[in-house]
Amino acid sequence: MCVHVPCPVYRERERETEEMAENGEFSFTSRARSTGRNGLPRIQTNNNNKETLVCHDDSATPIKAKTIDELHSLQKKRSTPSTPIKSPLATGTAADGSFAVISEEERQRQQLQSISASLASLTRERGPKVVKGDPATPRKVDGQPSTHSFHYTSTPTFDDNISDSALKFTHVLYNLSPAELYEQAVKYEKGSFITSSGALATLSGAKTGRSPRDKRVVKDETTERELWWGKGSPNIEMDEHTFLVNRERAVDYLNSLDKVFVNDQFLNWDPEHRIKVRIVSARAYHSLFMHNMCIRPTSEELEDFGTPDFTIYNAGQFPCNRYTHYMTSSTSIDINLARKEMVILGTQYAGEMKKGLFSLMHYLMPKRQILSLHSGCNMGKDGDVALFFGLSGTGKTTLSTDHNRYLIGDDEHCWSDNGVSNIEGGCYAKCIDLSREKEPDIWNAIKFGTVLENIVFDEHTREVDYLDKSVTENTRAAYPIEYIPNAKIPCVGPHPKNIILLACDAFGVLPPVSKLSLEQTMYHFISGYTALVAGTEEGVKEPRATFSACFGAAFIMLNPTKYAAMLAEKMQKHGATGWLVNTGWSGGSYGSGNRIKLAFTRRIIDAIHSGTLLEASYTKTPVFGLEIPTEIEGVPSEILDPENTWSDMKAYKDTLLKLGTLFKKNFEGFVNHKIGEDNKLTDEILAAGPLF
Ligand SMILES: Nc1ncnc2c1ncn2[C@@H]1O[C@H](COP(=O)(O)OP(=O)(O)OP(=O)(O)O)[C@@H](O)[C@H]1O
Ligand SMILES: O=C([O-])CC(=O)C(=O)O
Ligand SMILES: [Ca+2]
Ligand SMILES: [Mn+2]
Repeated sequence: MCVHVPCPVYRERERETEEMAENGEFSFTSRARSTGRNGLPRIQTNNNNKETLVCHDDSATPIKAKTIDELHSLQKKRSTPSTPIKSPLATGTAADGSFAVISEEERQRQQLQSISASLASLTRERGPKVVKGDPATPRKVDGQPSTHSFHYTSTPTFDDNISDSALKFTHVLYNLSPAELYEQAVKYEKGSFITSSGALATLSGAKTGRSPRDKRVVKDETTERELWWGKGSPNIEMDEHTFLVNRERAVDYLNSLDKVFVNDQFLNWDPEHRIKVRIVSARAYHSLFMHNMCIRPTSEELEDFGTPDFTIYNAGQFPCNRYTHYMTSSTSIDINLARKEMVILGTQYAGEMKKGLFSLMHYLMPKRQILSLHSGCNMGKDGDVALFFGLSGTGKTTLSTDHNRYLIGDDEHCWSDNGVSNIEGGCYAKCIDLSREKEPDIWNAIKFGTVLENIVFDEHTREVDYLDKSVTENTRAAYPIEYIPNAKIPCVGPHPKNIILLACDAFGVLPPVSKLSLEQTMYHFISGYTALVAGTEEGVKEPRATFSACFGAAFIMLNPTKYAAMLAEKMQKHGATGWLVNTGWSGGSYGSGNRIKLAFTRRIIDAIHSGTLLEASYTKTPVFGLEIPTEIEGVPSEILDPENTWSDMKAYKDTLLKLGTLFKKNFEGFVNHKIGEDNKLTDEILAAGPLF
């Protein structure tokens, strides 16, 4: 430290600081380095050596950089160099059949060729010219291809003014790290901020939820035969040509940008049935969201990635053309199973990518006799696995995230002959009204790396207000699953023991918990009931019943009875028990009753996991014929039968019948479908519904 008083430069600065202090603008430095004017003694040295009159640079080691640019270049070292890899694609396959070793340069070339092919127009013969790296970062000229600057075609001249698509380069930001994506988002995307806990706050634009009425699937000879079409189906048809029109629109849009983000990742933790996906997007927000939500490849896995099994083109900022056939709004989310592609136009809501891939899995997995499920999943210390089914907002994420159990996943799973596996690498939690006390693990997961969508924060402290619905009620946090301390990695487990169906019944007539027979489980699985109140709409007082087959009709591809038959077979084979848990209202409908306390629901779930609820004594309810326990530890017994909690008995009975009628009416759509080999199971399932 340079503390010698006689240093002239120092003296000069000291005077300035003091002057500033006198102007009342700055005082800390002047007080700390007081000259005695305000009473504090000056630091004295007794060294009168002539040399000390010069203020030395006190660094012992010589400076390595001569310019600021050089200094900055010292700050970043190249990522761990990848080792030469084996590739069956390399031309020089040895005569003995062993794979040739390819250079890092060759591997990079192949990778860029693959990305270039993804981004190619289907009608033009050439291009795009793809180059890796941020256009804003000066390129190295030492000829060293680093992962962040390697050109596929000839060396380009970088000129921001060139926008002609035939001349410009498409800059690719490939599998960036969360830190790099934060920088991109904060620098270039309006509405991106770092919150006080380190999460990245983002805005998804005009759409803050999915757009199921704009989700289209290409109908060709195969899909016409295989998929579920018509009433109740989520698959809105479009033809191949229209898909190509939208694909071209998306690809042209993406290639017109300064840069695009490319994520190469995996779906499904079951190594035998892993799917390789590529996501091309325009926003760092989208890239970080998918980084968190899909399975993140290791660097070796990435080197061997090759051609993806499925590609998403997310051009969400750009609308579809309303003159295009089939288009009914500015938004279109289009899936083409034959081409293994999905195109997003006119919505930036990131959940479209997540659930679009889920739809894909609902097609691919049943073809391999694997059941795909909209469910959460966790496992006890003894290896007992539970699945949590339920529509949006019913508690899959909240209840599968349990400090006493291992989290396998919160939303999308596969059930194969090997057991269960998570499809994803992350969780997507609702955050409205989130509190540290009630959901500590989710709260703590909202840290550096987590994407926080559409939340409101204090402009100065960046403290998030989870109660604030100003942007939307559907505020969300997307984080890697390992942010939950007791996540089970790899996210796989044995066959489930308990199948928990969650319904948030805002009518308040379903019991907090009922034990189900296999037929009842199937009946409620096919019905897929929940009733919520539209929290944001003015004047909506009546609960609105929703029936969504398999607790996820928006994502299934085949007729619901196909999934139901597989579930029945698996539950029977592995002896799983079905439960119906109402996470909604008690003591009256929305407006007069209250939502069942999360703490009580957790005790109910604990009793299911521990096996004590299976041993409890039961009574049967009228209308729905549900078996309800008389006692559960930690839960007031009087709430177990909803009849006890309503003060107006007539209102209770009317509401119960009203809900029973809605169930019956919904099930009419399924009575003509056979479930399983013969009609026996179908008849039994029909008889397991409400009787009155
Ligand atoms: N008794 C209860 N049981 C479960 N959740 C409750 C209960 N009371 C209130 N909640 C709240 O309900 C919400 C449940 O949302 P959650 O994120 O678990 O939905 P989800 O089923 O995972 O939906 P999605 O498929 O949309 O992600 C949470 O905000 C939770 O705090
Ligand atoms: O996909 C989404 O937007 C959120 C979700 O998990 C669901 O709705 O099931
Ligand atoms: Ca969830
Ligand atoms: Mn979901």
